[in-house]
Amino acid sequence: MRRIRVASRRSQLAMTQTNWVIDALRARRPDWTFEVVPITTKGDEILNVTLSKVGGKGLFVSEIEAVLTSNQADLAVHSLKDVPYELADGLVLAGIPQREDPRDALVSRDGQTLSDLPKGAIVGTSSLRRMALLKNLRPDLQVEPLRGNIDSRLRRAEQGEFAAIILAAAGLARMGWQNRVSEFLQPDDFIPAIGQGVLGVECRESDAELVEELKAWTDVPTALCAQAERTLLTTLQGSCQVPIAGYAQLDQDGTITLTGFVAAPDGSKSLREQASGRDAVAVGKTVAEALLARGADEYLRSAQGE
Ligand SMILES: NCc1[nH]cc(CCC(=O)O)c1CC(=O)O
Repeated sequence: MRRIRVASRRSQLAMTQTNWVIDALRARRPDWTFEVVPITTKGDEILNVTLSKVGGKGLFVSEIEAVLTSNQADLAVHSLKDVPYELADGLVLAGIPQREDPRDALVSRDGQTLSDLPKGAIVGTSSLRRMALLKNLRPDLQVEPLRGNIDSRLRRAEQGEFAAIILAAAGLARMGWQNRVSEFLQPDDFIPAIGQGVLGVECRESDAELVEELKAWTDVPTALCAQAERTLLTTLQGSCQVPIAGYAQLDQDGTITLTGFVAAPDGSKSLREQASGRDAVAVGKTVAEALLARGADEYLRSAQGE
């Protein structure tokens, strides 16, 4: 018998993901009880401000981490793509369940695909990665900033000011809103964010019982792909500030194939590299070093994130 306190942001997606994890853990451990501890983060209060100006994407995560570190909660569920490569001291991402759809999804006003959108159409996104990829595929489109939780982004899309918006398919799938998708963008062209569609369940390293349960629950193929993608991020350093994409897949015989993408902050120039191998960390490093050898470090400076 144990009571697990689960810290969660209050957004609909965060609560849905938290409750999904609780249900999965409860099925494994009927002897445990779970309690959600809702947290209002500064990041949620200032969603309309440019996040990079006040500390970037790590903002939501670091406030939740403080709740774990100070023992006000035992566990937290994050979208892995929002988790910076360095965790707070004493915490671990012990649980990684099976990946949800990693693709980006186009939600367009009139149901068009990306290639059907009229010349000069307005697309809403504040992700530098999505902007850079759009610039590659459809340089004529006009990009306008669009921030906020997925529910508020969808609401703004309905008001008609954008011809289309781009969201992670995973978030829509978890909310049961896939019917809003006009096109699932192919991950070979429109490379997903590092960790997109993956959940990371964090707890204190010292909580051996919980660490062990989360590790046993982890989906090994997902964890390997996440490790390759996050090694790319770590090796590129400081790089949540520029357009970066990374997507790993594991095939039947255990080979991991990782595609990495880095662009200039304005999306005007971009680089793409791919490598395969059986060692997730080695594959991540190989792709990062290939990008750096081609001059990626020139891009790894300016501001903003996913
Ligand atoms: N950047 C915010 C964010 N963080 C995680 C998701 C969706 C779920 C996921 O990728 O796991 C989203 C929304 C989006 O990008 O559309």
